[in-house]
This record gives sequence, structure tokens and C-alpha cells, in this order.
Amino acid sequence: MEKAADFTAIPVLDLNLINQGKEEQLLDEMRNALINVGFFYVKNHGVPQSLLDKTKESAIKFFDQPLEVKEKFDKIHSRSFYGYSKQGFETTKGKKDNREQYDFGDVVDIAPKTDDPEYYGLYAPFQYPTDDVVPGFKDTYEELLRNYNRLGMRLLEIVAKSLGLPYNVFDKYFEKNHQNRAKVIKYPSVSELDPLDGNQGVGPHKDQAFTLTLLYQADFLPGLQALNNKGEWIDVTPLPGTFVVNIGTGLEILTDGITKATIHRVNSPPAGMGPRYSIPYFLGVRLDEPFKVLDLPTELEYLRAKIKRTPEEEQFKQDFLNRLSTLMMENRVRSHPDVGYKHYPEIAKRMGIDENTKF
Ligand SMILES: O=C(O)CCC(=O)C(=O)O
Ligand SMILES: [Fe+2]
Repeated sequence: MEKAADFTAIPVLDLNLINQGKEEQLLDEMRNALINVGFFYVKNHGVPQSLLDKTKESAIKFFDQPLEVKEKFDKIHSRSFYGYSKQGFETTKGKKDNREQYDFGDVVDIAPKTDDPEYYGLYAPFQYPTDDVVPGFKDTYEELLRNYNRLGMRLLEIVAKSLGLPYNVFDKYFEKNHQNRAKVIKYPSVSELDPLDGNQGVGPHKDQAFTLTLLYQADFLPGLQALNNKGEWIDVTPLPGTFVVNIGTGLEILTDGITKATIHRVNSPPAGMGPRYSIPYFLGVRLDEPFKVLDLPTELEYLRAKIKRTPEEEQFKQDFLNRLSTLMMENRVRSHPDVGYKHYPEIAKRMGIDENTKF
């Protein structure tokens, strides 16, 4: 897919414009961010700073525990791929990502039964760090999820209107059987890393199959960067009182490539600066229905003419529209082959993961 335009800064969208009677301005700014950048900051988002401070405090308390305590909550115990991943366990395109993380997701009212399709395992109940390890962790993070969810839905309404679509056009993607995934991440600074580890916090990637990612950068540290069309990395410097929002390939596909899923990465914090913490929330869509690309207004047709997809991107689009549940399951197994092999041996085997695979 064609890359985003040559932006040199990330726009800031102020949700207060609506109360000030300046909704049109907000919609124009949103449309520009969606089409030309793929990233924006959102301010006056309504999520209390005191809650965000508590999430950071709890994250520090958890990540500061000895490894043997953290490993009690390892993902390997979870059919839904939620839980702890230790530092350096994941890679992006074969290169080590220097981060540790805890994956968690929206509270849902689905208890997978034996006769449910296998992907229902992705909704299986999971374990948060217990109160004896970090008091209040679960309550704090569930409160954050509710806030993220409310804001995400509000942003999708603004996205829809900015593209000239009915405000509720995305509702059908969320009706039921839906759970958004999130994680809290610690990126150690390079002084805490082995020199051979390099300084990749997470390598260049798009947020696959999601619509929007909402991201809280909990420290005023550099690291997050977005790639523009000229191949320049543009800093997404933390701004007080904002979240960063970026577009995932799911929204790119639903809008037939008119909105941009921009490649981004995180560099490890420089020596002596201490660790960086962040909390992304990945707004997905329900997994149980085939989708169609949205009918977009004719004024946006000219943008569609520019779309070029590689064969892999075209295949991904077909999978997203026709077999999303399988795609999501395979994505999880690919990211965490040890968990996949333990809980879904047949799927793992189909993907070339077996008893000989080194995890
Ligand atoms: O930690 C960040 O700032 C970004 C993380 C990210 O891009 C991801 O996990 O997909
Ligand atoms: Fe990302």
C-alpha cells in the first residue's frame, strides 16, 4: 500500500472544538490526519490524569518484581494469549524487540464452551497480576479499559463523520463477540541493555488488523517515531494531556486504502534516561462476520485511484474481510509460538510450529 504523505509533524486534535461549536474544523483536521498522516494526538480526551498516573504506578510495581514472580503470570498459561512476556522475547522481522509487556483486554461476557469455534479461545478469561503482587492492578486496568473503550467509540464516530459517512457506520463491527486488546509495556533504556541487544524497542510495523490504536505515553521520553513518504522518521514526542492515536490496517482496508496505516517504531530510551512505559489499546472489530469495504462518498474516489497493494497486502485484505477470526488466531500464534503450540497444537502445526521449534 502506498505510504502516507510527507508529513513532518503529527497533528493535534482537540475534542473541545465540538463544545465550542467548531465541529467542522475538527472534522477537517481529522480527515487530513486520516488521509495524509495516519497519526494524530488527541487532547481534551476526558480520561482522568489521576487514573493514568495510577496505571503507571501499578506498571512500575509489577515490572520491578523479580522475574520468578512475573513468570507466574506468563502468557503461556493463557489460552487467550494474555499475560506477561519477558524482555526481549518478541522480535520484529527477526530482530529482537527490547521490551517486556503485559497483555490484557476488555471485560467480555463470553465464556468459551467446548463446542464453540476454536477462535473463541481468544476470549478465554485471563489472569491479571494479583493484589498480593500489585494491590489494585486489575481494578485500575479495567477502569482504564472502560475509559479507552468510550473514547475509542467516540473517535470512530468522528472518523466516520469526517469521511462523510453516518456517525454510526462502524457500530455493526462491534455488535457482539468483540474484545479489544491492550498492553502495558516497559522499554528499558540502552544502559540497562546488553550492547549486543541494539536499541530496538519495537521494530518498524503497522498495527495489523486493527482500526485505531490509542496510546498513552507515560513518560516524557523520546522513542516513538512514524515513517513518512520520504522515508524520514518523524518523532511522536509525548505531549502532556494527550493520547497518540494511529490507524491500523483494519481501518485502512475498510476505507479501501483512503485512510493510512502508517509504519512506526520505538527506539529504546537513550542511556541514563531510565525506562519508558506506554499503554496501547488496539481497537479491533468483531471476529464472527465477513465484512465489506465501506461505501465511501464520491468526493473521496480520487484517493482510491492512488491505491497500490503488494500481493501480500492484497491477501491480507482478503483474509481480513473473509476470515478474520483465523487471521487473528494465526497472528497470535505467530507472535507467541510457545503459547500457540501449548494451547492450539493443530493450528501451530499447520503453521510449521511443532515439538522441534525452539521458543
Ligand atoms: O509503545 C509505543 O509507544 C508503541 C507500541 C506499538 O507500536 C505497538 O505495540 O504496536
Ligand atoms: Fe504499533
